[in-house]
Amino acid sequence: MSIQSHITVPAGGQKIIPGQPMPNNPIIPFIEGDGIGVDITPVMKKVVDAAVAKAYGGQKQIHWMEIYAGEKSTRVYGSDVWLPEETMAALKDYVVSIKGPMTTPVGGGIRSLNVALRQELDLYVCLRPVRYFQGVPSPLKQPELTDMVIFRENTEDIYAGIEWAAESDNAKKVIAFLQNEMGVKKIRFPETSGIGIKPVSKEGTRRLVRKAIQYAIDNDRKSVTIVHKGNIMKFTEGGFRDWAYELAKTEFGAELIDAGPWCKFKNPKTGREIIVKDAIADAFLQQILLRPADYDVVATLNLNGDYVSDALAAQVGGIGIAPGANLSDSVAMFEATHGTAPKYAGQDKVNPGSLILSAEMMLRHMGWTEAADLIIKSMEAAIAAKQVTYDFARLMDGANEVSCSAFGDAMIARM
Ligand SMILES: NC(=O)C1=CN([C@@H]2O[C@H](COP(=O)(O)OP(=O)(O)OC[C@H]3O[C@@H](n4cnc5c(N)ncnc54)[C@H](OP(=O)(O)O)[C@@H]3O)[C@@H](O)[C@H]2O)C=CC1
Ligand SMILES: O=C(O)CCC(=O)C(=O)O
Ligand SMILES: [Mg+2]
Repeated sequence: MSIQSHITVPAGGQKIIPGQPMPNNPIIPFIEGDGIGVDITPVMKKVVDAAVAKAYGGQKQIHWMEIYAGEKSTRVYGSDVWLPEETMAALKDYVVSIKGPMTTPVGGGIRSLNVALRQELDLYVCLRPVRYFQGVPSPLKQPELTDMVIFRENTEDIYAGIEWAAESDNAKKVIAFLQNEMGVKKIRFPETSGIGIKPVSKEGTRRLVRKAIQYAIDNDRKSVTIVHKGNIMKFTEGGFRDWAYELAKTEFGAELIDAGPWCKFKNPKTGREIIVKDAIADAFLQQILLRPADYDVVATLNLNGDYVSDALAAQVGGIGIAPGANLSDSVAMFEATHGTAPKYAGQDKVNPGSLILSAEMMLRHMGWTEAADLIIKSMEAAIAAKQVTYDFARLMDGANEVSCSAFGDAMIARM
């Protein structure tokens, strides 16, 4: 029995076709998201529509198409349908999309739908730019020195979800295999250990690092830092570091600085030097606080990238203002760095800034730079006028705390 379709293709909209000019009326699928998705997604759409209308005088317009995943999908399609096939098909087919956050239970329960989307669509780059907006409260004395772009590998590492619960038959089987066939003697408590596997490949590393270095070239950035824990995980995180350096040399002509392993090459577009260096993840997390100006483009593995994203977001005001994109070679799905913040769901309270800035990245990706510029300008102006949501207001002198939707309106009023 085929499942009934719940997607309505908006009349008057056109599909974006890779390699063809961007239509003036593109259809953009969106997933509302769980928790605060219900608050931030409508505000994001309203702000984007206003920016596009203002920038192009009605000549261009996004045709939003709702597709479903997560809790809303279980209400629309049935109790166990978290990620419908037609949602996956639409994300592939329509090429550019945006999503709200989705809940993942801790411990048991369903595996992350966010991770499933990234893996199934092979969205191997998680791109998270971190920059400071003047006036945003920050724990740093000079938050403007933090200006980094994270390239987080998005399909491998422990996020592959290869793991077995402690005391399960499968965990016992894997432990027995490791002990009996592989000579492993160092599982401290074999009877009660959960087991996880961390795949990291040369191929996966190279395609991610290639994008990071190319980004540094295209955007005239001064360095690319490979962040890893390769001193401890030699063949996964250490492999990532070695393959990254190798790629910098073989594909971009980088040459060793002194005895290495740092290396450098001339940006073919500007003639300026780009340094490729590495940092061990724990040290990196203290360096970004103490010496943020030393870091620029960052290429790292999935779990490190997850930690680094939220830590860096905090330096420039928090995850209320931290955008992102998940990219393959053909599909782009934009989403905020933060999650569903369940305690605030439905209160019209949280900062919609992260999702709005994710949409700003989407507009730039579409070539609609004038609308993207309007979003940046109006967000800067709303923050400068101290019209901010609770997360900024609680740390800002003289702020006027506004709701999630009122922040969107404050932006629109300043376009
Ligand atoms: N891509 C995705 O869909 C993601 C999904 N998740 C999922 O979200 C769920 C909740 O995760 P949790 O660890 O609580 O992390 P969240 O990112 O959802 O929230 C943590 C805290 O961050 C602050 N915050 C988050 N979003 C905003 C916002 N828009 N405006 C202002 N402040 C914000 C709040 O801080 P305060 O309490 O100080 O006000 C909040 O309590 C989990 O199931 C997790 O798996 C998590 C990350 C990404
Ligand atoms: O999938 C999830 O629930 C969490 C994902 C996450 O934290 C992230 O991508 O930053
Ligand atoms: Mg995260």
